[in-house]
Amino acid sequence: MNQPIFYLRTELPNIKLKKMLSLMTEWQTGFIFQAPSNNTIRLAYGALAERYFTKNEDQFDALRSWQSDLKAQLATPSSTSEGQPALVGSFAFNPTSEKSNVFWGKLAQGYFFLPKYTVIKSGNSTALITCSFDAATLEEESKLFAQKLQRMPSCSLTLAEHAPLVKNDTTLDQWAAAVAATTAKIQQHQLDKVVLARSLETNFNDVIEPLAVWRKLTLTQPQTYHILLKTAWGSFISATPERFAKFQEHRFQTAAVAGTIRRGQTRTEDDCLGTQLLKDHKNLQEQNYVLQTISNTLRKHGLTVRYSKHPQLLKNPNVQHLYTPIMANGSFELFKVLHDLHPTPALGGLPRKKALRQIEQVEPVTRGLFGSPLGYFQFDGTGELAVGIRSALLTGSSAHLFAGAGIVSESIPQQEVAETQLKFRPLLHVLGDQNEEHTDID
Ligand SMILES: C=C(O[C@@H]1C=C(C(=O)O)C=C[C@H]1O)C(=O)O
Repeated sequence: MNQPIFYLRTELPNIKLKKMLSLMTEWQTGFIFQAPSNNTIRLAYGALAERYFTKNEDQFDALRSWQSDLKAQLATPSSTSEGQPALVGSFAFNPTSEKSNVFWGKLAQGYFFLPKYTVIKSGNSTALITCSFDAATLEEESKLFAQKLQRMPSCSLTLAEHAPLVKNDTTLDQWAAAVAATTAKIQQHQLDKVVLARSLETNFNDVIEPLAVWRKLTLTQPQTYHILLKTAWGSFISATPERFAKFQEHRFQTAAVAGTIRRGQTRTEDDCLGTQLLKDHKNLQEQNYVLQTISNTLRKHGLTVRYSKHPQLLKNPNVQHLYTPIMANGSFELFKVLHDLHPTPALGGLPRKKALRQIEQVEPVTRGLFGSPLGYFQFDGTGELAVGIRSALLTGSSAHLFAGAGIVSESIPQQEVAETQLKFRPLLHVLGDQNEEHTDID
């Protein structure tokens, strides 16, 4: 399989996003990536080549080697980084998990693909990148795709009117008990922090259109990432506020996001809650574990790390978090850094191995892609990954939503349950839940 890969970049006239989304409904495999406060949207249609990871595989090294093989096959001289194709997809949270992952289908261990077509919409300019094994048909394929895109009806993508969605929260009590047991272990100094997740199954009377969910998330969660990985096995969707990595030569950016409180009803109440979070010992501890672990890992890789001493607030419509952007400079081996960072204590815990063991033992859910780095890698070594939280797996007429919370010695199960309920809300709201519980946490 060492065929040359050709690609062609063309400029397209201004095309409505709605048309781009409508066209993706026709493709079984697709990917959309939009970063917070960034008007660039990357949309990928179809897989020219793909890579499913397997159990126990070193997924970062597997991607490194696959990317390097593909790069050797690229027969088009590289131009600017905007003109390049990229590998898109998601890693898995824990490739060594022994839990049943039937529910995730082939996505369970992570999946990346090289798109057949990529549309990059940035402000008023739109580019199309077409990849092909056949140099002779490349131009024609690109032309046909562009025509099809322009001729798409710009029908609005809506979610079917659902009968009230049915929520199946069968593991709630088990999860609360797991939080209590884990807190006890932390109090006995067996561990410092463990992030425990749970899932909420919701069922509809009609098939859920992932592209309509994605579109609604862009409108209701404007400051987060908006990411969709669409496959034959289901669609993983995330409106995460958390960057895992943005990288280019000699520069690596990440963030420590942990510690959560609700938003206030009024500006004054909201400020008050924010100030409370900034001073709260439990939440500061949760966040500091993340900050210290990430920065130590980056330093271990020879990078010079910079961040401000005090966390800021990262506000989304339902929650606010403690947040420290981290900037690192120097030369580094990308896939080794990613390997050593994942999972950070924002999703795993501390010490990492013990926390992962605890998660494996007590969590009533198989994480699959939840909490994993997902995003894109360009062939010039640049790219961006987010942490796949505030996310769901959409399969047919069901949605499995995921949410976790950091457990430390001062954790109280009811408060952690309330925190996960808040974290379910963005997706529940978009899916049309009329009965969102208004649970408050302080
Ligand atoms: C695990 C999640 O979120 C993570 C845990 C947080 C916390 O414990 O306060 C906050 C942000 C995320 O790093 C989630 O949203 O599911």
